[in-house]
Amino acid sequence: MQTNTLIKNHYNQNELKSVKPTQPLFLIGGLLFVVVAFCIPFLLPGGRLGNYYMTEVLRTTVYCFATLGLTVGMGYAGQISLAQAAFFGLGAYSLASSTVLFGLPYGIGVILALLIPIVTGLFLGAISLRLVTHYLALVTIGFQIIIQLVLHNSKSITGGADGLSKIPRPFGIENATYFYWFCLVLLFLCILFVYRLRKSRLGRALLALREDELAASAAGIDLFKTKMLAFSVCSTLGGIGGFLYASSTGYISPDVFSFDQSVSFFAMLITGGSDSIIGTLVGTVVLTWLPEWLRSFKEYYLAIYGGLIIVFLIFVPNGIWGIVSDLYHLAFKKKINNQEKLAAIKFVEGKKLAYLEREDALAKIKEDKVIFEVKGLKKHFGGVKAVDGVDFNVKKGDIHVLIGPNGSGKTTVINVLSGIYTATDGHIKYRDQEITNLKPHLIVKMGAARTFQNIRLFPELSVIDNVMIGQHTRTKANLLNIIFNFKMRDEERKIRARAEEALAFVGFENYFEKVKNLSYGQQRMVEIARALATEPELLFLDEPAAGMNPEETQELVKLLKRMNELGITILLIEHDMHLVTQVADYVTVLDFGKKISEGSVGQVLSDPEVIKAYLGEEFVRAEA
Ligand SMILES: Nc1ncnc2c1ncn2[C@@H]1O[C@H](COP(=O)(O)OP(=O)(O)OP(=O)(O)O)[C@@H](O)[C@H]1O
Repeated sequence: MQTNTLIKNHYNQNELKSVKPTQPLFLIGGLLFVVVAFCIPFLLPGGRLGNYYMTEVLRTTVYCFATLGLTVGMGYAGQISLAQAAFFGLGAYSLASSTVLFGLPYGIGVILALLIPIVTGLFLGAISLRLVTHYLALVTIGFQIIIQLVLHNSKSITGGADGLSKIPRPFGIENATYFYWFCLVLLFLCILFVYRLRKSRLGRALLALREDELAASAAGIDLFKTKMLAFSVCSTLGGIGGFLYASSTGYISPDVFSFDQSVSFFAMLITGGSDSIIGTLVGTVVLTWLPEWLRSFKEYYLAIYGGLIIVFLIFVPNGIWGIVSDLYHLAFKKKINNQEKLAAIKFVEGKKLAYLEREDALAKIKEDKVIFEVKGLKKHFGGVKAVDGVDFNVKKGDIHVLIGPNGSGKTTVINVLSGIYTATDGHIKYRDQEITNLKPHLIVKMGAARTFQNIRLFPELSVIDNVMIGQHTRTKANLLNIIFNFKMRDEERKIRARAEEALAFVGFENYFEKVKNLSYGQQRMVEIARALATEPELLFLDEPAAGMNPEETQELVKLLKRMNELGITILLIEHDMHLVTQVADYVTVLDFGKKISEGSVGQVLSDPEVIKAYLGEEFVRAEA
């Protein structure tokens, strides 16, 4: 049975829940939003009431910038922030102080309103680099409070508690409707940027960061740069909203940019649907206007407002847009399921991986050349000497297998070699270059990819997105390419084609299913496909046969050989000795963190020390 048949059977056994492309929904929602947004000034009542509503519409619009920033920082990248009002305030004060207090031109104020939030955002990102979840939230709360204190107390540059008034508008636009349209155009540009970002390699890197940092770095993503990207985009959009807010009201004071406001932005994001642009905008509109709609409840309106948000967060965790999108999928489910089956499970036989086929493929590479050298490698965890002075060489084109009893240090060796752990001592050379303690993404970039013993994928993302992330190190599109849509399409096409090729190689084609809905065997294949998409020369595979039945293991043997035939050198950890005997060119045996034997399969299997420590007499008798 081919790997593909195996995958097909998995599919039949598990009725998979399809994930459908949401493009049409986005387009319809987007178009509706554009039309309604531009027409709003014509729909409002006239006179004083009209002015009041226009002020509220403007406030809603500028809030959208801040929450859009949160979509990127929190929704996409998973970096919890309760400091968005601080960036909003920094943007507002950069413009207001420079124009009102220092008499600088409006343009300079705008530049400062972009630069100051970016710099402080990067600073916040850098100091909270290693923090996640509530620890990160706490740091951002601290940052929010500090900024608010600074705004209050630095009277000479902020005007202190009295605030600043007579803040100008750009190009002298005094008319509220014209200024609103100006803000709206800027908002559309920002939405377009965030949309393009989401569809780019950088957007996928942000999502990978949110899903699993370790897996992201093992797929070639630079965690530092990606976190900095998340913080800088989040703070910049906050800053843009801030300066527009200052211009729209003409007066600001520190109280507007309080912790409460940060919580409101947070609630708007969650209420709308945190990783959806439209959801964010809907959440912002609803929560900005809700107090207005509840005003008839007089003194109870704040309590009702708070209660509604709590109920909403508990019962609708995916936000308003989550409900809309679920209903949409429900309505079109049957159709989509059929499409999915056709598109996803197309039987593929003998697929090649053209972009990995090298001139020095297997026939030419069994040439005794060491590409990976491990010398005196140690990794201690306190008193536990998990790896204690291990030496071995991996030859180009070999399938080199690490075996040994449970707890002998095999996974720790791979974790150190792939940069996940730093070595306590020793040296690792790859293609004659010292790579000891290099960051995981740099090792991937050099050509060594890995899979994990406990599969590490990005569960909320589709199969194709998971594998496309593997192409991160092989592609270049940066923020400028995204902003100006320059050379993006060709690169995205290439990424997509290579990911599909890698998927076809392991048995998938055009697969849009969310990874969390796949079977264990399928997930293993997707993880291998993601590693192949990094275009590796060397693959570390940690117990790929774990949890597989004998039939599946035989399929894996074929896959290992096919990958090896492409010219990929493989360092494999495996307990299944039948698999080992079928694929291994060379075997290294560990016990208690030390190498106890090495050589060909025959040599190792007959080594008395290996029999005593690992194989046991029974295995030897059975083999005989
Ligand atoms: N992060 C860690 N902190 C503390 N101890 C660790 C850590 N990782 C591994 N160890 C310890 O190091 C030793 C080697 O573990 P390791 O997982 O490398 O063994 P292994 O040979 O891969 O085992 P298995 O075959 O069961 O996967 C074990 O005693 C383990 O408890």
